[in-house]
Amino acid sequence: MSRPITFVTGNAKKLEELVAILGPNFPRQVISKKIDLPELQGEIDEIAIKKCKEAARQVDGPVLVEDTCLCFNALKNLPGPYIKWFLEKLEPEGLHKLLTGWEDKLAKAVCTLAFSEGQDSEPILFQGVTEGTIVEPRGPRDFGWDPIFQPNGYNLTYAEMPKAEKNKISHRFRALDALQRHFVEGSSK
Ligand SMILES: O=P(O)(O)OP(=O)(O)OP(=O)(O)OC[C@H]1O[C@@H](n2cnc3c(O)ncnc32)[C@H](O)[C@@H]1O
Ligand SMILES: [Mg+2]
Repeated sequence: MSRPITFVTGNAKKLEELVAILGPNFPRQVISKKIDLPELQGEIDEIAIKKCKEAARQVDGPVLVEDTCLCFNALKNLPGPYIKWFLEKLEPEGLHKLLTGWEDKLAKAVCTLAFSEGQDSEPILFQGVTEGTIVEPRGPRDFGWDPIFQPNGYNLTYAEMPKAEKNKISHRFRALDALQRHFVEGSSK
């Protein structure tokens, strides 16, 4: 039997969505551990790889981490990986106002998962992207920038959508879908 995978995150909402999306049929047992891992500056992949290596060192076993970016087209993909700090200071209103000077409100939500079997294994990345537009905040405030992100093809923000609906089209769903395919295909070999 493979050892369980520890999903390392400081964010309870991420964990909640991961559990709902993976469901009961994921071929490996997933447990979680709350550690706020340090995040270095850099490009998305590099941030996820470093975060994953640090998690594998601390857990000393198989780990999964994720890094979520919100990229504004008009701002050449910023705030990107720095979205957490922008959100903390500006709140959803301020994030929306950042784009006042631009007609282009297009944005991408990017979820990058990094998995490693342990300290001696190289992390593998899985990425999911959902495209949408940045709108004035609408809906409940229980998860990050959900109130200002309206995915393409919907009149609702992530925050206004039922959770089950968000979990069918979200950046996190797409990344977890790629992870799931890796494990299901891998386990049938
Ligand atoms: O411990 P980790 O897993 O790093 O959790 P975190 O909260 O620090 O998360 P990130 O470093 O990935 O920063 C992403 C920011 O975007 C927010 N966020 C992540 N996923 C989101 C989603 O699906 N909807 C809205 N906000 C989200 C999250 O609350 C952070 O403020
Ligand atoms: Mg973080």
